[in-house]
Amino acid sequence: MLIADHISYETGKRMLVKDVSFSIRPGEMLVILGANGAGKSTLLRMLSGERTPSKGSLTLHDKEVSHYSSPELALKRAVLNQQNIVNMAFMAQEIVMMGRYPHYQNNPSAKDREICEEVMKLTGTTHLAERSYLSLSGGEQQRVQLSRILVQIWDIPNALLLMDEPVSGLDLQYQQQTLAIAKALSKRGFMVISILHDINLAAQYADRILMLKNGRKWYDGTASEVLNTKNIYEVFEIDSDVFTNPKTLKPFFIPKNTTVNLSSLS
Ligand SMILES: Nc1ncnc2c1ncn2[C@@H]1O[C@H](COP(=O)(O)OP(=O)(O)OP(=O)(O)O)[C@@H](O)[C@H]1O
Repeated sequence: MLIADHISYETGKRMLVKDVSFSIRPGEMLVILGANGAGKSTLLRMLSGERTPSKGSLTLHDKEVSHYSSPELALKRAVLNQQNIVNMAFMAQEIVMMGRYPHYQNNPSAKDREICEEVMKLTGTTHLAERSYLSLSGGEQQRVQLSRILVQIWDIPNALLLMDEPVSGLDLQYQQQTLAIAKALSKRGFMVISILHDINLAAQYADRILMLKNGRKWYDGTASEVLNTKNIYEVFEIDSDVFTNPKTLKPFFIPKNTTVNLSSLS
């Protein structure tokens, strides 16, 4: 279980995340929503152990995240960041195998290879295995990076999977596929936390949604509990209609047109 108890993050004199509390159990998929600059990535960086909360307590399996060593954390949680910079011409399958580094000493075992193959099949990257990573399209690179973090924790029970905008550059098929994989892993016992910008995808896949505003937790609940016209306006400052999808009984969001008045050029 991951428990955030009144955590804040301060840098320079700015509070980027303020007094956020929530917990997640194995088997759950939590989506974080919020406007640009709301503090989502900063929160995720604390959850991953990359940043230490300035205040509050953050425990993973009953131990403060900041008390884990890096090798220990690598066997408990994996993180998909928004940007993954690779400058060298590794093959896609080499990038994926990097995710297994915490599991072996000198050479990957047959099990390490099997896991990489299985995950690459699932993420639709098998045909890219021997291509140079640098020659791949943005979406293909993203799926290779997703594979790398999945192989890292594939065989770890109750692992924590953290993803920062995992579908931002993906086509419609792979947006669904990526979140379906995350959902299936949560059902297998993972704790999944993902930042998304698409409210309808959040409604479709999240067991719970945490809405952030100005670094604070604004709403926390199921899609039906938190996704309504009023809350969406409060958090995103956008007018919308929210219906119930008659097939899934989940909320379905349609933004209203925004008009912009441009000043005259004369
Ligand atoms: N190291 C830093 N020093 C100062 N300000 C920072 C630092 N890192 C982030 N910020 C600021 O903190 C706020 C929250 O940033 P964060 O990246 O967490 O937002 P976000 O909700 O993930 O936004 P986005 O949707 O645009 O990715 C932003 O205003 C950002 O400019």
